[in-house]
Amino acid sequence: MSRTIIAPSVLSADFSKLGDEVETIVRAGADWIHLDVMDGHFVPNITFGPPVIKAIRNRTDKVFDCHLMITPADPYLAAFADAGCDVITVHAEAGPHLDRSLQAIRNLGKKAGVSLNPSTPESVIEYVLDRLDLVLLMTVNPGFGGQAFIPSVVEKVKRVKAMIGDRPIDIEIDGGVTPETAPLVAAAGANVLVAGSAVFKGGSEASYRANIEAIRTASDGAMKRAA
Ligand SMILES: O=C(CO)[C@@H](O)[C@H](O)COP(=O)(O)O
Repeated sequence: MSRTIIAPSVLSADFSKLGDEVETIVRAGADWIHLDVMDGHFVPNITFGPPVIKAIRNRTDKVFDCHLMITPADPYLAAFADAGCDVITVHAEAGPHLDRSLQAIRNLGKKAGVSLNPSTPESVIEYVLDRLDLVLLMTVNPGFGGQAFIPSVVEKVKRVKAMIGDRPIDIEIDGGVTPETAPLVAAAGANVLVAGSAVFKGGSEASYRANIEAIRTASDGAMKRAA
């Protein structure tokens, strides 16, 4: 059984020392680094873009998992690839040509992801499954850290898992992930968990390590029981 991939969202990190926070979270056990890019248009919040990602790229070799909450996304895909993102995820709701966006990401040599808001049906990915490396299911409405997990998405995880079949596509969950909610989505089929506030609480390497371990233990246990 492969263990859960834990991807801390730096949205909850201390931005005044972002590079140091990335190094600390890696030492504490992070598998991937999740980068939430928000434009104040697709979502009601603004974060950072390619220059900031490029500035922290040399702090770790871990996968940079870039979640674009921007519209339009296509004009900026090359900039995020150049900045060092390994996985680039666009929202299905953010543009009219999902197939084109996914092709563009793969043509840049990057892994292609699609994200679905909690209210978006999984049927939107039916005809792009062969262009996908990752499906990111939002368990909060995107825009902010620290929101409550939306439980109805657990059934969507199961349906997406069934749609994917034996394709090598990761199922990632984002929003309200804690040691209490992680087992629900892991048992349903998710293998990548994004967590911001539940990982960065405590503000020290020791607390980050304990926080990551608590989520991993809970999700790995659930994955094993479901296998
Ligand atoms: O994309 C987003 C929010 O839009 C997330 O990545 C959040 O940053 C997750 O934060 P927590 O819910 O884990 O605090």
